[in-house]
Amino acid sequence: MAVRVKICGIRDRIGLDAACAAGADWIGFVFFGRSPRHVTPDVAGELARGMMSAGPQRIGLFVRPTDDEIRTVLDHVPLDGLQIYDDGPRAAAIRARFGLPVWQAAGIAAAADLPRNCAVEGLVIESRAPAGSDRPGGNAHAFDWTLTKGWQAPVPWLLAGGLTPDNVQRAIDQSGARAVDVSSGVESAPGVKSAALIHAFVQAARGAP
Ligand SMILES: O=C(O)c1ccccc1N[C@@H]1O[C@H](COP(=O)(O)O)[C@@H](O)[C@H]1O
Repeated sequence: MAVRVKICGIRDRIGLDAACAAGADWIGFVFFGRSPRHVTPDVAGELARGMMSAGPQRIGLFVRPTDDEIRTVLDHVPLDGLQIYDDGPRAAAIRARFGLPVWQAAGIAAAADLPRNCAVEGLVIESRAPAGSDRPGGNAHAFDWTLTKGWQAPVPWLLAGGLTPDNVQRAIDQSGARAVDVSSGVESAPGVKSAALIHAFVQAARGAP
């Protein structure tokens, strides 16, 4: 089966239309105020409601959110899943509370960091944030992709962190990932998605020349 692709940090029609046209499997909206990709529930809601039902699934990204924050977003934005930066028990509680599939993000620096069990639907395996960053992801920072090669993943997972059109095929080969997630690597400036880079990334991930 083709490698599946998530384009994260969608904030406008240019990025959304490019991700849909390229055949992305998921798009992500970032509801974290310290991200250059932060989007308001109103804007995300308008974008999400304009999407075709056959298009990518819509994932909402939250960093240590309260239930009220998630509820406010869900009141405005039709989402198909939640990407959560928090610990395992909290991610499982969010899944139970809102009844949506949850992907828990895990920052990896060594093989010992790879989760052995999981109470949610998926994992986003990405590099641990570099020192000095004020956000746990979206840092254009890669980790050693060979760490995941022999890992027995407890649930389906996505590879993320520092992926670009130029390195994504090598990252897939080295990691064994069957799904990838990108934000910075398809932007012309922080928070500004490039239609050409989105197209190139999806093509490269799927093995097209
Ligand atoms: O994109 C962000 O700004 C962001 C902010 C806070 C947490 C996660 C964020 N993005 C996620 O980080 C990874 C990798 O991003 P990048 O390609 O290295 O920029 C990916 O899962 C994004 O969804």
